[in-house]
Amino acid sequence: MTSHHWNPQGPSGMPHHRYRSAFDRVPVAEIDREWPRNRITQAPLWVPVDLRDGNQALAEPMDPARKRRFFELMVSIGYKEIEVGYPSASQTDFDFVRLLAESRLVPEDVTVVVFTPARRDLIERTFESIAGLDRVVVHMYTPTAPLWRDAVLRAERDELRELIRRAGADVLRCGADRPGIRYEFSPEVFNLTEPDFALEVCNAMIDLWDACPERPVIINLPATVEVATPNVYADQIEHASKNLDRREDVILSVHPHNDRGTGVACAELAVLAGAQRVEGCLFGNGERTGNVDLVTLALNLYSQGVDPMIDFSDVDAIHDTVVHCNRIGVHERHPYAGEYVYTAFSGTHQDAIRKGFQRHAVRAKEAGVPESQARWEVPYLPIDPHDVGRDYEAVIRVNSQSGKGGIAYLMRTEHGLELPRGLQAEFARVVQRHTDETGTEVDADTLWKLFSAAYLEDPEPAVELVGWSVEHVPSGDRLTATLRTKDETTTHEVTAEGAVSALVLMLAQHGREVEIVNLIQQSIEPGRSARAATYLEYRTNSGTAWSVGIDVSTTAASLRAVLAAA
Ligand SMILES: CC(=O)SCCNC(=O)CCNC(=O)[C@H](O)C(C)(C)COP(=O)(O)OP(=O)(O)OC[C@H]1O[C@@H](n2cnc3c(N)ncnc32)[C@H](O)[C@@H]1OP(=O)(O)O
Ligand SMILES: CC(C)C(=O)C(=O)O
Repeated sequence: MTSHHWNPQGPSGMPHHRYRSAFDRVPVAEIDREWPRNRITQAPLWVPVDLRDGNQALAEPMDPARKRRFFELMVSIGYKEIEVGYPSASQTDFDFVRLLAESRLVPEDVTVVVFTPARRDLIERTFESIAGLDRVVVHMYTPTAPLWRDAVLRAERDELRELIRRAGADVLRCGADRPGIRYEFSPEVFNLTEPDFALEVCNAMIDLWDACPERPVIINLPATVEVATPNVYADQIEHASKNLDRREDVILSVHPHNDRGTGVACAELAVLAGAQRVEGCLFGNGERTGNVDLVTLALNLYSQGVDPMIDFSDVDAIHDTVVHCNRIGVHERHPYAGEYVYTAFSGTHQDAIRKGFQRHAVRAKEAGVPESQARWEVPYLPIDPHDVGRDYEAVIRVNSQSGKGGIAYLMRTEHGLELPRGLQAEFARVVQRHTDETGTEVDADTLWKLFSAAYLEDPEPAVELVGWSVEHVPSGDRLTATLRTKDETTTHEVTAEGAVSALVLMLAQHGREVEIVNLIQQSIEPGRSARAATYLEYRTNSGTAWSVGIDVSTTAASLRAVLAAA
């Protein structure tokens, strides 16, 4: 790319010449691609591989208790095909498959998958582990990409073809008298394998394992290491989908990793390109940067109005179990499940969300449906946090980037106060001063302390209302009040149109003028200890200001607000 005056970037000095584009590493077959025009209208078959690919990537692989807990979680939220281990790898993996075989942990509609390399002793051990299990997919893999052939297996194409055929035949022999067994083959690093060779070995397995409607063969095409933009993977998958033999009897599966951070995009485009089955891990655990994240994939579909067929209505519980089992955290910004993903700190986002909630409530009412069933259209929130068990309280939080809208939202949801617009703006300045000084987030308690210091408690009030009573008389309300100042305590009686006006008059007689510009009374929702709030805007030398009174009755709250202004 030539440099332009608007782009002053210079060479980094890093040795980028050491790397080659994916297009120089693998021939990508030319196709008349259809995937860009397709849409995803239903969930693919999801296959979590946490207990195998995820597990093999952990510093401390899961012990039997953690494996079991993870398995039970996956069953409970609706997965129907689950890769449960690499039984020939370790006694723990083997024993876990035995546990499944000997217990009632596998429901009738769930199929387990076991993983094996193409080596006779390990294949036989794998079959030993599944004795007694009714529904099993035996998943065999071999590396097929040129670098792996050369560096790992030290085998030419012909030798490898023969190795795969022999191992495939071993699998068939071991599974021969087991009607509930199906087969899966993965050409490892499919995305760096020459397309003709990948097709050749896959078609050989389709033929050898005799794919048919009763026993379809799973062909799983992994992007073992992600090396190209997702459109390249989509082309590779569409090419395979159009050229695999007995396509009707083949379940085309994908297994993206996330080395370039685009595992989710690869899986989605692969489904557009014809993939019917997706292997991945919950929250994207797995080798290096992880397997594709099944939670994000499913909830991406959900946000488009497509049923993911997996129940994520309590995403936090799922998160906690997965973190417990993997002993790896989930990032705070993780799509749909991270701590902060339903949180807005910035002022304009908070304002929009708050207005969005109000609009949502109105729309639901107009449509005559509960809010939880109404169409979701709230700015900045792709899905309703409630749908995944998150709450609205975490939606808006306050720091120095926040504005009046978010603060007002918290004052309403946390403290029951509906601050008038002018007071919102004034209080926002108080909060802003605090957040600028401390640099920290303001929680609901601190917000309340700031509010009461600014508007409610005056430790040294100029004038205090010690006691009062109101009596309705023909000419209005008669207020009898005892006022205490620094110098004296006196009792007075004034009749006016209402108790507030009477107090204003009484204060004026004591040289304390309060010019009320606006007075707003609010009854606080039941369940809060004080039941009424009065917001009072009054004139000052430099404009107007606000005071607030909160008490058990509207009159008491209003008198307090007047006193605070005085
Ligand atoms: C992309 C993936 O995720 S693949 C899955 C990776 N997962 C794991 O490796 C976890 C479990 N693995 C293990 O426990 C062990 O590696 C075992 C039990 C499978 C094998 O252990 P070992 O016999 O000690 O072999 P080791 O791991 O050192 O090396 C692998 C050997 O298998 C060969 N190999 C690698 N993949 C395959 C395969 N799919 N099919 C056949 N042979 C293979 C390698 O070429 C190497 O052979 P060599 O010893 O002749 O050079
Ligand atoms: C499906 C298998 C071979 C795998 O884990 C991978 O290629 O990443």
